[in-house]
Amino acid sequence: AQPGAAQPVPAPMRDLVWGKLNFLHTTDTHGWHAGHLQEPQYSADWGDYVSFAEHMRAKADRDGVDLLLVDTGDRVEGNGLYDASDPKGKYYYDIYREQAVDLICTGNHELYVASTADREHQRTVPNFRQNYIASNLDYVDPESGERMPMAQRYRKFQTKNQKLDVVAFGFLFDFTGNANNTVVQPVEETVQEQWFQDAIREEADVFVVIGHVGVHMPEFRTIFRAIRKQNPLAPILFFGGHVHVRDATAYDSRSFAVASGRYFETIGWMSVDGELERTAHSEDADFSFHRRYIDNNLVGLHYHTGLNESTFPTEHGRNVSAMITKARDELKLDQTFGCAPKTLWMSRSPYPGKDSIYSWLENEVLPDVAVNSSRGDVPRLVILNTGAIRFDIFKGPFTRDTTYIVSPFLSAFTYIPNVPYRIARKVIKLLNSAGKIMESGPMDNRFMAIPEQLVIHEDIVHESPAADAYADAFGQKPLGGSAEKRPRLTEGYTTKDDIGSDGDDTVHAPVNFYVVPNCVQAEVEFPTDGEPETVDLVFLDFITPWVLMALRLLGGEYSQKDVQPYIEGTLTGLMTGWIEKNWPKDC
Ligand SMILES: O=c1ccn([C@@H]2O[C@H](COP(=O)(O)O)[C@@H](O)[C@H]2O)c(=O)[nH]1
Repeated sequence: AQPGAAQPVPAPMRDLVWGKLNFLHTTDTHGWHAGHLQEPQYSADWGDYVSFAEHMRAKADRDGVDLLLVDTGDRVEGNGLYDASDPKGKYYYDIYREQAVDLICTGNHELYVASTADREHQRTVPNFRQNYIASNLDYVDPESGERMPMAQRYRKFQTKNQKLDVVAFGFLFDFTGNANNTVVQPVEETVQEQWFQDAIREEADVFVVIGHVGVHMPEFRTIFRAIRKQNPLAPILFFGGHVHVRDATAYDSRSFAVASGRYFETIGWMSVDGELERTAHSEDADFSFHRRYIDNNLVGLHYHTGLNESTFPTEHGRNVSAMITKARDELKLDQTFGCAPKTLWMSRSPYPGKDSIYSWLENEVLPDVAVNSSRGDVPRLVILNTGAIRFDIFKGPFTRDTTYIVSPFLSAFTYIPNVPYRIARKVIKLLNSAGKIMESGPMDNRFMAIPEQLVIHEDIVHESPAADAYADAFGQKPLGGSAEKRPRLTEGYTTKDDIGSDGDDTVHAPVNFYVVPNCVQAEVEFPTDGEPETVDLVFLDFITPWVLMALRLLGGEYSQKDVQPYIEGTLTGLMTGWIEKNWPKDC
């Protein structure tokens, strides 16, 4: 872990179940390779993961089974370690490559901005040349304009110890927000391509599909159906992501799918056991699948390896942790802009509410920063999509790192001047409508909200979410403390997926999740009496297509040419400026 990172505390644990073929999985790490310095439960860093994987591989070798590492994209955007350098990722690419990832693919965040996609192609693809898979993604060379596969379309290889034949694919969901130096082919089309049809006819003991795709998204179903049609008896394993949740499902009795959360909070574990060799595949062959969501902290990593503080870190792992420390120092990520007077939550506290980050933005920040000096006294509606905010603000120092953690995007405020208020006032309602109006495809209005809400549609409120709940340690091993003197449970994930509610490796007290609207809105410079005739409609540029669509549905004929820049600077910069001005400097 990084110097100064919060110390994890022991908790009741569930063991990993090993099979013949085993996997460790990361997804949507978004630059959090230093770990969560303020959250003990997720405070291990990428160097610790390197040590962990080395011990786990050694165990696999000793036991004659196989272990593969998977990463399903969105490695960038969302943490100072990636975002704070110029160019972005100056340190991140070299840190990330130190992990021996066997199967890796691209997420949408590697593609929003052309220069990010260029760097992915120039750095990460060659760093993982044999292992990077891009089944439905092309890259356009900036010099020649030539369109080429981002990486190999699929990978066929043999596992180290059992020589199992694996055919692996690497997909991205049907993403349309990519910069124009990449092309994402819809999954429905890809599975009809000749190369794919040939690949699923290769001799394989196991098919592995990694994808930046939620395990309940239709894209994985499409791929599953295509492979299964040709291979009725083979095990098919899926590793997904994008939705930022811990999740698992099975598409049939010979398939299994797992998604491993977000922000390097989770290291996913999947194992499959049974007669995996294709010669043994039959109607009667029984495969067993297991999944575990490992909280990324040293107490847990020591537990799963049976090691301790002195025996756990490998030389390689220590060196990677040191690379991260050096990068964080050089990037001055601990530089403090202000001291947050209290914790502001995205989903753990209701909106609107005194502890909601969105209420804080709506009531305090937006009215103060969304000001165009030449139109300062014009009444305006300022709309922010909730997905623009990526993480909670914890009470205490708000640092350079926090700015990117909370809002890594380059989104700026744009506006349409003088929109009749009778139309403008209804826009927020349409943007927040529960999918009735703009409900599918790239214009699904849930794409304006946080990714978790693609699968969580209602509040999850527990009767006693507080940390004073105690373990129901029946059948679980108390780690540090006897059954009589059970450890107090820390708050954390209490995942329920299609497999059950025993997926998390650590037994936690549950936390609440309150659904938030797709967008929030501040009314600024409104007359004290009556309504304005017209208003400036101000919004983050990311949601322009939805705002234009909403206006059109309301009878306002506006197009992209009516949208103008409102103020200079990004939401991130404006918010940080507000914090510098309004919160105490020292904590
Ligand atoms: O410029 C941007 C880009 C994205 N968003 C929000 O992020 C999610 C996608 O997040 P993932 O990590 O890929 O799941 C998108 O739906 C938007 O809500 C944004 O606000 N601004």
